[in-house]
Amino acid sequence: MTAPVLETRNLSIWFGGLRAVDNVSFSVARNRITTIIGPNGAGKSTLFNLISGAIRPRSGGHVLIDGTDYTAQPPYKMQAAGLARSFQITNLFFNLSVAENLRLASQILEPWRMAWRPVSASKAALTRVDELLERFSLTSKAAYQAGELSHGEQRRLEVAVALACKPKVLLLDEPTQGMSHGDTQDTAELIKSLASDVTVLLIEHDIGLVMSLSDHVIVMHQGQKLAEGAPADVRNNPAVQAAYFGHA
Ligand SMILES: Nc1ncnc2c1ncn2[C@@H]1O[C@H](COP(=O)(O)OP(=O)(O)OP(=O)(O)O)[C@@H](O)[C@H]1O
Repeated sequence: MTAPVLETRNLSIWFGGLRAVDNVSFSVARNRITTIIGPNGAGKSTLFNLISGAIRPRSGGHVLIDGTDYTAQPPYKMQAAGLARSFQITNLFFNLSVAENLRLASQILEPWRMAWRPVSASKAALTRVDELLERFSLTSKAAYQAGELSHGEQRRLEVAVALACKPKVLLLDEPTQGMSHGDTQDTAELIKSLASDVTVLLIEHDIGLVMSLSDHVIVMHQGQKLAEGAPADVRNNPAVQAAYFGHA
């Protein structure tokens, strides 16, 4: 049997007396969209911080990628292992162009021995930039400064930046936050299309979107995993309804 592309085992972090993430174990299936939901403060972003290496699981547990233990490795090692992440807040170089933001992120695809060559010789990176501009419908905005884009376009660019290094697993923290209804629908379609070549682990608050987009849903509550399963099963789970939807 092949190992899941991403797995957490008893992952935990306590801040003083607060169990922000408490013994959380789950597996993420390859090329599927798995979504983490839960009320504010449930521990979702902290879980992402633990998985991506931004904080160490001082209170215990493990993170495995393709069956290999990467617990407590720094973010650059997690990226080398195939993990990429976009953030809840927009995280771009606003005074650089759209293409430059993508090129910087794609530069990692160049062999190290090419590092001394001029930028124009960065063939792998420049090819990747063109692919991403096209796929994310940003070709006409390539020369714009990232700061000039609409909020929806910035969030889309951020996902493209995270994908630049051709990761195995893409962690997206509320990619539709602050978006208009139209932009949210477009982003949902885009995320769906990504799952053909990358595994997506998502944090999302828009329940309609979660239900239509996800193959698998994990529910967090007070730092613990409350439930997981197919979207309809999770929605009909009385414990989830009581904790998250406010009724049983
Ligand atoms: N560095 C930290 N030090 C102390 N407490 C923290 C730290 N980071 C997070 N917390 C606390 O851990 C709990 C979980 O926070 P977290 O941001 O992971 O929740 P969340 O589910 O992502 O919430 P939201 O949906 O509002 O983003 C919260 O009570 C938060 O205040």
